[in-house]
Amino acid sequence: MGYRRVVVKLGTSVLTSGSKKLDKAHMVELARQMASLMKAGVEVVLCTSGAIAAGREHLNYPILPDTMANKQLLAAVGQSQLILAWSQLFGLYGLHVGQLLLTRADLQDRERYLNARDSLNALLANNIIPIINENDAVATNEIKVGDNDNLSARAALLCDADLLILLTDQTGLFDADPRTNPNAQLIKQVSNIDDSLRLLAGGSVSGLGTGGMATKLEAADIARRAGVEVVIASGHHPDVIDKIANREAVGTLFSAIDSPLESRKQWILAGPASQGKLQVDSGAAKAVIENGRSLLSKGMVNIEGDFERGTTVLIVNQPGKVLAKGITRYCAADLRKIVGMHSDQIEHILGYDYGDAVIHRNDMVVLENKEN
Ligand SMILES: Nc1ncnc2c1ncn2[C@@H]1O[C@H](COP(=O)(O)OP(=O)(O)O)[C@@H](O)[C@H]1O
Ligand SMILES: N[C@@H](CCC(=O)OP(=O)(O)O)C(=O)O
Repeated sequence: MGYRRVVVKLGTSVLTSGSKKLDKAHMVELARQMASLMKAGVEVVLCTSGAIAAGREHLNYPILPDTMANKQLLAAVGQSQLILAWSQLFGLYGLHVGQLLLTRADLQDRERYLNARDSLNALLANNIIPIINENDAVATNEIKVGDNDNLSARAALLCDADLLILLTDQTGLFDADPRTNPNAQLIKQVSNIDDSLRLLAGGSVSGLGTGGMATKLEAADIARRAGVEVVIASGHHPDVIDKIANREAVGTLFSAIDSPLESRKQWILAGPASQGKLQVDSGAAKAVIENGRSLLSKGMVNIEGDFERGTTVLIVNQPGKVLAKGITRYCAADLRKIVGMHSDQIEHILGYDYGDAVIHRNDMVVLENKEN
C-alpha cells in the first residue's frame, strides 16, 4: 500500500449526503473503509465536520439568528451527537475512537502543539482512531482555524501523515465550479498551485460546507509543502478511501514537494535559532551522529540555557563541538533533573514522562558525521 499514516477529512456535504441530517448509512460505510485501512496496518486520523449540521438536526431545526453564539450553541450540541455516532459506527468494526477538539491557538503554542501531537501518537499507538474537529464552542474568530480543510492540513503536519484525503460532494477539483458550469472538467493531477489555479476554485454555495474548493486548495498547498500527498475526491465514490490509499487514480491528486521527514529536517535547520545546548558524552555522541539514534537522558552530561519543551537546541560534545540540532521534548529545568539518568527513571523523577527520547531522531538534524 505504501502509506503509513493517513488523515481523512470528511466535509459536511459528505456526512449529510446533501441533506439536512447526518447520513448514518453512509457514515457506516466510510467507517468500514477506515477500519479496513487500520486492519491493513495504515494509521488513520479522521478530521470530521458536521457538528453544526448535527446540532441543527438534534434540536429539530430551530430558527435562530445567524450569530456566532448560535453557531457555537449548535456546534456544542452537535459535536456530542457527532462523536457518539462515530464511536458507535467504529465500534461495529471493533475500534475505539478518541476526540481531539482543536483551535488555532492549540496549533500555534509550541507546548500545546507538542501535547496534541503526543495525544495523537498515543491514540494511534493503541490502535484508537483520533477524531478531530475544530473546538467551535470555545473558538472566537481570532483563534479559529475557520474551516476544517485547513484544520485537516495542520493535523496532517501535526501527526506527520504522508497522505491527506479531502472528501467532499464533487469528484475532485474542476476547472470551474461544476455546480454552475456543466462543462467543467476534472483536473486529475496538480503539480503546482499558482494564482491561475486559485482563480478556478470557488467558495461553497450549498449552504452546508464552509470554504468550498478555495479552502481545499489552501489546505492542499500547506500539506504538500510539508511533504504530504493530497487527494480531493468524492466521499460517495465506491470504496474511495481504500482506492486512494492503494494509489488508484481517483479525484485530484496533488503531489508532495518533499518527503515529510526531509521537509521537517529542513524546517529544523532553517527554523528558529537554538536556545540551549545539551552536552553529551562520547557514547551518546557516537549513537547520535554515527548510528542515527535518538538522544537519551543517560548520555547527557550538562544542560546550558533556559528553554521550554519543543524548543530547538544544539547537541554538543564535551569539547563543545556542535554535532546536531533538534527539538527537545523536555524543558531545561526537567533536563537538569534527569541528566545522566536512565530513561526508565524519568517518570519517577519528574512525575510524568514525554517518552524515552530527549530528542527523537526524526526531530534532529546531524551536522557532523564524526565526533572529532
Ligand atoms: N473548481 C471547483 N471544483 C469543484 N468544486 C468547486 C469548485 N469551485 C467551487 N466548488 C464548490 O465547492 C463545493 C465543496 O466545498 P464545500 O461546500 O465547502 O464542501 P465540504 O462540506 O465537503 O467542505 C462544491 O459543492 C462546489 O460547488
Ligand atoms: N467545524 C464545523 C465545520 C467547519 C467546516 O469547515 O465545514 P466543511 O466545509 O463542511 O468541512 C462543524 O463541525 O460543523
